[in-house]
Amino acid sequence: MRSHLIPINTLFLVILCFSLSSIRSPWLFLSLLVGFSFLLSFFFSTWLVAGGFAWRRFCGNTKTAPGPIGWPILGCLPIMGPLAHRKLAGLAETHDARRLMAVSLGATPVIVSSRPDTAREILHGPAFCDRPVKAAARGLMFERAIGFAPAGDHWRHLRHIAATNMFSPRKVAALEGLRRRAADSMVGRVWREMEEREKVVVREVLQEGSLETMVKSVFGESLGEEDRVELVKMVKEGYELIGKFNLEDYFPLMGGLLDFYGVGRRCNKLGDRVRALVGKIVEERRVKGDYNMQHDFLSLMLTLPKEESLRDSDIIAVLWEMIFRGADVVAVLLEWIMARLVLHPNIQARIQAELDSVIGTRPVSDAEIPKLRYLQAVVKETLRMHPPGPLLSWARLAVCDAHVDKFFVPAGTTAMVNMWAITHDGSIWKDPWAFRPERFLEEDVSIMGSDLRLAPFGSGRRVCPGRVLGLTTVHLWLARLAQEYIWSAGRPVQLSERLQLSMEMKRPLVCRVVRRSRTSCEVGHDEM
Ligand code: HEM
Repeated sequence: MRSHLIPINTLFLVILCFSLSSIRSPWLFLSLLVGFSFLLSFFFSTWLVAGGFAWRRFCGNTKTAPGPIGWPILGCLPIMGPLAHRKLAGLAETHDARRLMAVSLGATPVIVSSRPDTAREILHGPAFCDRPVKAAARGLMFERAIGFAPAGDHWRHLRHIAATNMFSPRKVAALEGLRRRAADSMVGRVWREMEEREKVVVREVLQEGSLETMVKSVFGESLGEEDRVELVKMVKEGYELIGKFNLEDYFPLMGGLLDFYGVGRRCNKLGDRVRALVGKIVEERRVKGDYNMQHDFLSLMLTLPKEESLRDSDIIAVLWEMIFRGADVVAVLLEWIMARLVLHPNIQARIQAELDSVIGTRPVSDAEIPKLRYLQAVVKETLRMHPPGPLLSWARLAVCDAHVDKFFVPAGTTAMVNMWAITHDGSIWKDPWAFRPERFLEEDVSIMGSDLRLAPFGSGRRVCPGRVLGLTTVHLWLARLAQEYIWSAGRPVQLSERLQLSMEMKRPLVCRVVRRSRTSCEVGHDEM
């Protein structure tokens, strides 16, 4: 890469000579020439290195990954936009750097893996167990919750509590009634929308169903209406803020000076409101003390054995994170699945035929999902084509110097896995651009993190702890929505993407439905 310096420097020197030729004094001319060429060499040698500006200190003595030079100072930031996963995949292709690519995002050195084996090195590597914390995440208290806590004792303790108390198969099963009532409620709302507006904006139905269910899973069904409404409002505001671009995240040494849109400030304010409201709910529940026999996360937290118990501020952070993280991603994934059902009526009909033959007219239950092989294949194929976290949602951070694929990775580097690039790689998947759920009937690929060809929930020690809950919910709700209605497009379906907190459909899905046949379940419309 440094070989580029010579021709480019020469070119600039020639241009300089022309512009300086108007100067009459030869000594002044010479000293200006030397000065300028020194400055230019310095400028270019800090920029024209593989990976760009942020990699300038590491090139030369060590072997670093190939990658684009990008812009001076800003690196590849200006070209990222809302389709960063696609941009990064394109750059990796151009620079023959799919195994590992070095990129600069502002002053932050970044590596990106677009191959399963280097992805495994990152996701399972002890050096990459932390996460880079963005200003918004800090303001919203996520640093004390599971997602962004540094990989020390506190984080391990939280993961243990989550695994044994919130996401164990027994606890997930205990919340089935809640999920089923939410499904009834969504089925009812879909019909009402059809009657009143002659169309269904699927995202509105799914987001509300998912958010309400998560709030009730976390705080129980006895939560007051006023608190519930306020919480939902705050979650929505948080989604808006966390998806905003904040220059400060890429120039950490500049502190809050670069927060032009006030994202950090607004997150801090929202964080204060969350602390006040959730703190009040925790305190009220403690005073009431009616948490025995309840399965909501708050009751579980308050009944932890003394040696495992958490401070109130940590309980608040964890509960808030669960609602925030759990609700969005389930709704996003289901919207993509429904879009696929509308675009491929034959696939929709096959799911419905399977439901009819395996379940009949009863509303489906969690226990019956393993029998629905085709429905599960459709969910997997959607996760492959439209992974909600195409860059695995939250990146990893190198806590010490490390090597990936024999390339040097300095401490402080942000490490990303481009799962979208892996799941669209023609050397890994046959016909990667075709939506073909049958591929998962032909080969059973695990999506839980052991097979890095398709790991939409991540892998390694920081793998998604909510993956069983998330998948159980998606399977159940998809089955109910497909049991009840035949779905068709209310306006042309566009599969364009937008990467916010998750990768969602850029243009919300609008459908029309007709009832398939009355099932034996009477839908309880107002139960939620
Ligand atoms: C379809 C559903 C879901 C998808 C696709 C998904 C995806 C992901 C991904 C890609 C990661 C990063 C993993 C890594 O770095 O290796 C993650 C982490 C996480 N997810 Fe999920 N997730 C889903 C559902 C949920 C649910 C329902 C919850 C909670 C209620 C949840 C809570 C979390 C948390 C707390 C982390 C951070 C784990 C850590 O850093 O230790 N997720 N998720």
